[in-house]
Amino acid sequence: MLPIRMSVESVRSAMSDPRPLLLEVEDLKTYFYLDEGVVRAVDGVSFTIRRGQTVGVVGESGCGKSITARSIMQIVRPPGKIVSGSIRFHRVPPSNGNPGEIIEITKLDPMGKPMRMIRGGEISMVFQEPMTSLSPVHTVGDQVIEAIMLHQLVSKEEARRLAIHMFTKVGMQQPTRTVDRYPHQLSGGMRQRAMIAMALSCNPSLLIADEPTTALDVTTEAQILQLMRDLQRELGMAIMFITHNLGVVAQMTEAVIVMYMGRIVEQATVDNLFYAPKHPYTRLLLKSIPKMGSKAMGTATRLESIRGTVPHPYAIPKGCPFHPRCSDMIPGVCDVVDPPVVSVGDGQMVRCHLYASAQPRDIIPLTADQPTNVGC
Ligand SMILES: Nc1ncnc2c1ncn2[C@@H]1O[C@H](COP(=O)(O)OP(=O)(O)OP(=O)(O)O)[C@@H](O)[C@H]1O
Repeated sequence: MLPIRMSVESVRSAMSDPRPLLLEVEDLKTYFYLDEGVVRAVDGVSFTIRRGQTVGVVGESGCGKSITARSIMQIVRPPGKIVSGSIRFHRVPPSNGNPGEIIEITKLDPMGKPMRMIRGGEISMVFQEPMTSLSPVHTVGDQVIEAIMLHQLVSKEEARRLAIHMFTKVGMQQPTRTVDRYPHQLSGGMRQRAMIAMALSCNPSLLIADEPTTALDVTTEAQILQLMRDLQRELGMAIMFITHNLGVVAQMTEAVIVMYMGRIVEQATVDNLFYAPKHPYTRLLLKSIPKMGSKAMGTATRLESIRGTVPHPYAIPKGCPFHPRCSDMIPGVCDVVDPPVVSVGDGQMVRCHLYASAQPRDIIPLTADQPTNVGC
């Protein structure tokens, strides 16, 4: 396992948040190499997650949320691959007093044993559609039992007992019977509970939830969100919560990452995101959700949509990729120069020329055509 230095950002945020670091993603780039061209699905993404923290990742479809998550799990399929950057996982120290290790995930063989032990053990993932990760030919119980036996030294009987215990925890009706059902015999909400049971069966320190409630009706969604909050409180894991639903972000997260075209355009606490959003894209995202008591809740006012569409991934606009859709666009700057990432205080980071007089963030090495400070 590789010992790794702490980044400047990690040191800085360690001073303000006492919780130990769990995951440090730095300048991560994951590209897809297609005949038509290169899709920069994740293009220089940096962020951290602390033990027990819930971090939301938001942005329009195709902005790179899932590929960021898949990169952390090392499950990006060809023609996609991690091109550069690092993903450092700070293994939670064992209770025997030994120090925890720091593991550079990008250096591990995706199919090798160390990565397989992390994946599904210390870091697990819940997907939008459980059928994509649950096998249709095995009972849900057998699948949870298999996951438990892969990561823990227990007998099959003990694993079955643990599986039933997890099914009870996730609110499965008749858990001793449900373990012997096949996925197609369960409702969507029950399948999602089974997947959460499987993901949490090995007590992960990080749960990545990729749109876990998008396919569910609102009542079931509310139940699953409540369940995840309860389980997090009880088990203390961190959650990386991917969603396009800002209402879910407000309910579930402490910190938020806003992505646009493979990059993070803003990072903030959930309060700052809602009450002091900085990036024009974040502000437009917020305007596209209804507010309690506003006319938009009724029929009188239409919610604002973000003008234009996300550019084609093979034709990323020069300068700031958001400039063709931005009403604050500064001609000659935003359409020419890639904006730097700047700190606007209180841990809030924004990648926008409007804030270029603020402190450039020192974690991201900017390339020659990305000056650290551009006057507006
Ligand atoms: N297998 C693939 N082959 C080629 N391009 C891909 C592949 N998977 C993802 N991409 C591209 O990578 C980019 C990021 O995709 P990603 O799935 O991470 O977006 P997302 O933000 O999670 O979107 P959604 O909210 O729709 O799930 C998109 O441009 C997408 O088209």
